[in-house]
Amino acid sequence: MSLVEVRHVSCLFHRPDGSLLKAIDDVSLDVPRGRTVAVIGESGSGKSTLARLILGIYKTAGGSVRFDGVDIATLDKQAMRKLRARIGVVFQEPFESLNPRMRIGAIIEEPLVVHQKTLSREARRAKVADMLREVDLDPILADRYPGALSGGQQQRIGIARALIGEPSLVVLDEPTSSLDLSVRAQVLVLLARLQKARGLTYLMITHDLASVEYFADEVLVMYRGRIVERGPTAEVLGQPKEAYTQRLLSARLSVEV
Ligand SMILES: Nc1ncnc2c1ncn2[C@@H]1O[C@H](COP(=O)(O)OP(=O)(O)OP(=O)(O)O)[C@@H](O)[C@H]1O
Repeated sequence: MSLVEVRHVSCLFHRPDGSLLKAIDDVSLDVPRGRTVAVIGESGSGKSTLARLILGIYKTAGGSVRFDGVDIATLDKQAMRKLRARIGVVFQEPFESLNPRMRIGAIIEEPLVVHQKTLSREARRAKVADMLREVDLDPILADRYPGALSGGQQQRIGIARALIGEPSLVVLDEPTSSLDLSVRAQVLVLLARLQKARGLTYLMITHDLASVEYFADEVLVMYRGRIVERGPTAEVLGQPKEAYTQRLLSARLSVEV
């Protein structure tokens, strides 16, 4: 059984004119334990909506999302909160997702304050220091504010906060798009190392095909709310079958040349 099993899921939004937009249309996918599944597709294809359905933020208009065998639609508020503790999220814009008025230690500690209420303050502090070391940052940074850090360091803080509660699944929402190329590579290497060390399962949403190539096991290509192609990374990126995937990949080539 995969950690995440999405079956025939759809999601509808009301357009301002009153008509309905099918942002996700009959999507099924598996995210196997310990693996990385990437979702690619142009802007507006439904990647973030799909992630929000898996996180239980949006309700499905049909179909089911199972996490570790449990249909998340059957969970009450408390059970849902417990489940959310098992999912970490790394956001695209590290700075925007880090409260500039909070010290770094408090930012990383927050999920423990919410989900592990029995932990003492000292135990939380020790965990934060360990976590900072694990993302290659000096524990002394716990007393500083995020504004003083570089983009790459801020993203490491975002990763530390996502992992401190020891989640099973980590949703990586464009984790490297706002970073310079050299920093991007370092963050990808870090994410790969953490995955191996902690046995993490990654669902990665991205425009950055280099990061997909680097560590996704499987790629799903979304177009207008549907998955139009899927398969092992080397196959989808190397010999794309669908015209849409071919266009998506050739758009990247023309930008890189
Ligand atoms: N809360 C919402 N209310 C109404 N429409 C929405 C909402 N969220 C997303 N949409 C619409 O659903 C479609 C899919 O959007 P989504 O953000 O999932 O795409 P995406 O592939 O993640 O795009 P991007 O790469 O730009 O983040 C779009 O047409 C978008 O305008």
